[in-house]
Amino acid sequence: MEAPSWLILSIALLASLAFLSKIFIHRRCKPLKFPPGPKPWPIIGNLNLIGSLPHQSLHNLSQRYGPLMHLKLGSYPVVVASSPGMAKEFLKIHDQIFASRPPTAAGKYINYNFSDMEFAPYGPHWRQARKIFMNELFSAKRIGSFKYIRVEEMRAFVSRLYGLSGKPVVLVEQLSHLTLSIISRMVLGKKHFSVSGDDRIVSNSIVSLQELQEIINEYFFLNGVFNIGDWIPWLDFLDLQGYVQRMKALRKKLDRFHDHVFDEHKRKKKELGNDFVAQDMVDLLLHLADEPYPDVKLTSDALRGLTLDLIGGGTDTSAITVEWAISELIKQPQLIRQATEELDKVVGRERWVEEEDISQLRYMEAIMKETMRKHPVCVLLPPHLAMEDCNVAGFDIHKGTRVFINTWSMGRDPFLWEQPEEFRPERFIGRNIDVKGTNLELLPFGAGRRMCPGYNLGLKMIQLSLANLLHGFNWKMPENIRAEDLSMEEAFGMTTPRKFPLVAVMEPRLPLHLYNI
Ligand code: HEM
Repeated sequence: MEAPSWLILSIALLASLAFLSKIFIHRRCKPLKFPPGPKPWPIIGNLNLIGSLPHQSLHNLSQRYGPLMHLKLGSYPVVVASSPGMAKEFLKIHDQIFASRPPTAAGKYINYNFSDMEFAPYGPHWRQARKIFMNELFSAKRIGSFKYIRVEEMRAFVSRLYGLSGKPVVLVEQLSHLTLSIISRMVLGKKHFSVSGDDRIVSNSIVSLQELQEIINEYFFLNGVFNIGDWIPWLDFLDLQGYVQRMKALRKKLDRFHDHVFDEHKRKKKELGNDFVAQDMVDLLLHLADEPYPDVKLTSDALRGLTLDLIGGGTDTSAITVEWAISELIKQPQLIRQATEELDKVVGRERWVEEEDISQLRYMEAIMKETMRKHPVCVLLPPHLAMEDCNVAGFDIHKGTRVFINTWSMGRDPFLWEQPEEFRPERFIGRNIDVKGTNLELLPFGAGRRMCPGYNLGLKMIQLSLANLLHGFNWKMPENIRAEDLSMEEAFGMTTPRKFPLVAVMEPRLPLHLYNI
């Protein structure tokens, strides 16, 4: 016999009520517990609390709400970790759950639709990219095989600086020229840019050094911006700040550069046929793209995205760190004296510092760590994304929450560092704190699954250039500026450079024949 429809309807109604009350009772019995944080406004959430230097705004808020803080930025929940203990929760204990990245306009437009590694969501493409970086591009053997490039470019660098001695020099421009030259040769096989006034102009170059530097600066800026459309998606189409338009314009320039580089590499590969041997990282990527059974096919976008990771990751980061180091040292000449005493003892005055000397330069290492503590390149680690609901330190974190780790804040925590505002390399002497993600209080390269894959190369470039700058030159401020007046203001972006580039004057301190190459 068929049940009357009123009976079916009543049963369905009762079942729904039972289901809803179960949720209600469950929620009431076990209410969700979010980390403390400011009350959000409708639509904008807490965006009104984020100033032009977001890491500093978040640091100030964390002083009030604690080392794990919950905010709403636009439409999305955000948590901010500002202590080593909380960083450990996200980067070590629950590493896998937080190993993804949120989608952003920068990932879409200038990082080849998330086909690079840095912006790629956690998944098969990212895993394959990571494997390629760790096993192929950054193996100790591969990095070692490019040592001759670092040596040649370092010599050219000190020689260029010697030519500028006695004059005020914008240091970061020279440092970027050095790092870009090293990375371009390792990744692209040659520099692919021309330098005005340089008689060793690279044949067949497509951009000038200045244009390439401008492209990289714009790339870093746009990757780091707080784009409103990323946080309030229904406003995305308005592009209120004009950033998406700038990203599209930059993408055209990047495409032109990549077309040139890849066409040249493919032509060479075809010409050489079976005799082809990979000479640079783009060669290696092209070779891997031809593998018959890859885990995930390396598309043309992936090749471009990964190449961009290599060029972007390797240039600005090291140049900015060394510029901060010299800015701090020039304010305290006694620290420079201590560093040069060590250099004279270990290296002597008859040659330049080599990579093999680095392990003996303890004070130099301490200067680098102290710079990374006070001026981490990534003041906020690039955002991580929760892929599942998770309980962190007793608090509920929902799937889809964005996670920021505030390394700048940790570097200024008086419970971790005595007088943190002071630049004191000595604090690292005799303390076993490394920068490779073991000690969570110092995280210049991040930690866990998404940790920087290029840290080894980054460390070599920073230590070698810093050591040679101090070994080869005496440093002072230009005549009309006092070191104590040197501004230490920051500019925000994907990396955090000085707001006002350092201008300094150098004089050679080694025998003059060493500067001529
Ligand atoms: C001073 C030098 C460098 C610093 C301070 C630095 C810092 C960082 C940081 C903080 C991260 C993010 C970690 C996280 O999300 O938890 C990162 C990721 C990354 N870095 Fe570096 N880096 C440096 C050099 C390099 C170099 C030389 C390369 C390559 C040539 C590179 C390529 C990358 C890439 C591809 C990622 C993304 C990794 C991923 O999302 O899986 N970096 N880096």
